[in-house]
Amino acid sequence: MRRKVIAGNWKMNKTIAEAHAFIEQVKERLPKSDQVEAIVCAPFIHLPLLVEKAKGTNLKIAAQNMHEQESGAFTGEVSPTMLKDIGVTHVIIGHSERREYFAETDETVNKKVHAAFKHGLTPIVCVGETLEQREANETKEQVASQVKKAIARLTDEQVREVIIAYEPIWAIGTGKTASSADANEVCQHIRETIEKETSANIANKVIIQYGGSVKPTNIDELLAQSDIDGALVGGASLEAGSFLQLVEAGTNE
Ligand SMILES: O=C(CO)COP(=O)(O)O
Repeated sequence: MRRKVIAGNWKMNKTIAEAHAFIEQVKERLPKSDQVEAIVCAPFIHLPLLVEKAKGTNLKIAAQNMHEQESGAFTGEVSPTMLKDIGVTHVIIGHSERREYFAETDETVNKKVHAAFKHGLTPIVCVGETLEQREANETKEQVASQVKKAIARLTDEQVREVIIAYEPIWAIGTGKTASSADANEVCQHIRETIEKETSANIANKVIIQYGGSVKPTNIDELLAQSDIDGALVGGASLEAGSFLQLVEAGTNE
């Protein structure tokens, strides 16, 4: 059985004091279970503090983005080498907000995914359709195309380690969640797409998360679906209590 992976994406939120208060509350109360993996994806400036405080706990610390090069003249960017150096384990790649506001493309996403593996970081690759695409019945086509391009030229062993986060753009921060059945149908399609690119054996091991207005009140139903192995959570991950409830939900399945 696949483990559950609950990742909180803080986006551009929290001061150092707030990050500190969060980690102090969370680290003592994390469920001790191999069934669930908990990850906090924080702004770059918080990463050293969080990595330090999370030592000896099950909590993993992730970045929300990175550059694909190891170093160089890329003002304002952070490299995979730097993330690895401070003890970060995961990195979100191609979040829809990065695609929309920072012009990330399927090609840059693929380069970053390769760079993540080169440096021993696990990529959490975000895919998802816009409202227009959903209404035009293009969801599966869009998501499959993003997945194929993201994993292009990876080895099967690398594909097995990728975490895919299916986040319908219209459900992010809107309070609208895809129904659990609809979300599962798309996650199943993602798994079938991966199977065609690799094998059933690999596809069955890939963790596929759902993201978009996930809360303690809807997490159980989402995690009960056959192909949803976790969640990438924005708003409801900011508060220690609700983040812990979400992680706890991952131990129930
Ligand atoms: O974008 C998201 C996580 O990456 C989802 O955000 P919300 O949970 O706030 O809808």
